[in-house]
Amino acid sequence: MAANSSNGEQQTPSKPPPLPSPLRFSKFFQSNMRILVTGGAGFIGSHLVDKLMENEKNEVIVVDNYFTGSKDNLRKWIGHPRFELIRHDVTEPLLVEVDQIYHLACPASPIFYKHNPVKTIKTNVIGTLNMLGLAKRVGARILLTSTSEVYGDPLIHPQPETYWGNVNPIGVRSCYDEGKRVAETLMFDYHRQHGIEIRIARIFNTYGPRMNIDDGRVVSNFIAQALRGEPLTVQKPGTQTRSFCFVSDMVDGLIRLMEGENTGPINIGNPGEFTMLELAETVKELINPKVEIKMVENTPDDPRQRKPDITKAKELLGWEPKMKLRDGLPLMEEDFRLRLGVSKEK
Ligand SMILES: NC(=O)c1ccc[n+]([C@@H]2O[C@H](COP(=O)([O-])OP(=O)(O)OC[C@H]3O[C@@H](n4cnc5c(N)ncnc54)[C@H](O)[C@@H]3O)[C@@H](O)[C@H]2O)c1
Ligand SMILES: O=C(O)[C@H]1O[C@H](OP(=O)(O)OP(=O)(O)OC[C@H]2O[C@@H](n3ccc(=O)[nH]c3=O)[C@H](O)[C@@H]2O)[C@H](O)[C@@H](O)[C@@H]1O
Repeated sequence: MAANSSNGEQQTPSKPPPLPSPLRFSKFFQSNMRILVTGGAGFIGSHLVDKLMENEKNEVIVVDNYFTGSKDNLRKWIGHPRFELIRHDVTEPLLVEVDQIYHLACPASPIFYKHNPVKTIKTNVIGTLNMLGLAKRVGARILLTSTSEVYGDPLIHPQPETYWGNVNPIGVRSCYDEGKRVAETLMFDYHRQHGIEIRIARIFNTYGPRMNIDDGRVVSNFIAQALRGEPLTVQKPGTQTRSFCFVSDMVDGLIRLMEGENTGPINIGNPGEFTMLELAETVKELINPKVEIKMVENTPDDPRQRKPDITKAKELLGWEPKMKLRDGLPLMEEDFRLRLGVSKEK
């Protein structure tokens, strides 16, 4: 069936989708769905795996090179008969037999994706190409976790999926932004040229338990700083905005997108918008009123504003986020306290 794109056009591929494995129709086949999650040892990936494993009909295979992820995030599933963990870099081809692919593998925090920009772009381009080749060979449906960074420093606010963005093609963030833009292009070209069933999620800033403590992203930085009694480092000017989505809402949106009939791209994020100074004030108030807020230098090309228009997600997926920032931050605080060994003062 031709899936609908988010802007309502029919994205009719020139070929019908490749056939799924004959085992799908076998009377005695045990699991209903074999699902590959690339980057499944990372923050969002491991929460997605938890949710997929709740369904006893799913078999889950994770591939990860552990650049920013960790086996620890998946420890409760290691050894489970429906779970398999493979150390693998998606820039190399992969041969597995699966029905669905959630393709998340890619460093997401700016300090990590800027660390080795050539590798980041290879991961986005060659990695996505490899996963599309796999999807084509086995007839799997594939979902790409793209990003709100495809909108760059947006000139339209909030950002609808129809906005083509304002991205610096040669800046220090381009390995990630442009990498994801090419990944989206590859997804649509495989869809049109080879009939692959694709889904594209444009994820907006997501936070929650299990983020790396030294990940470098703003929510994890502020919570770790508040718990360590260090100043909260607000990068200048502090008036730049972001919209933060709690990870359980994100996972729910990704699964709805995979299971639904729309190719996307679809924005998945929480439209509640905050300046970085407001975020710092909120973390201070909720976690440690004694800490200072310190203004520090910013990095180039930092987007000045970001807020998803989620009309499509509401209409097409029946999805909207449930967790408010003020309710999500304490859940993340609890996890960070445990990992940092900082107990709550009574
Ligand atoms: N968290 C967010 O706010 C956010 C926002 C927009 C998009 N995304 C996207 O969602 C996905 C997951 O993000 P996250 O926040 O969980 O990040 P993360 O860094 O915690 O997870 C990424 C995972 O991919 C793995 N990985 C990286 N390069 C790889 C490679 N070449 N081969 C195999 N594995 C590799 C890492 O080891 C890690 O486990 C990414 O694709 C990211 O671009 C995240
Ligand atoms: O949602 C998205 O699409 C993208 O969001 C983030 O990128 P970014 O918004 O730059 O994430 P942060 O590093 O958390 O920065 C957010 C804001 O906080 C500021 N910041 C960051 C860290 C800090 O200590 N202090 C601080 O004020 C930054 O200057 C920036 O304005 C993610 O890291 C990307 O993977 C993701 O694709």
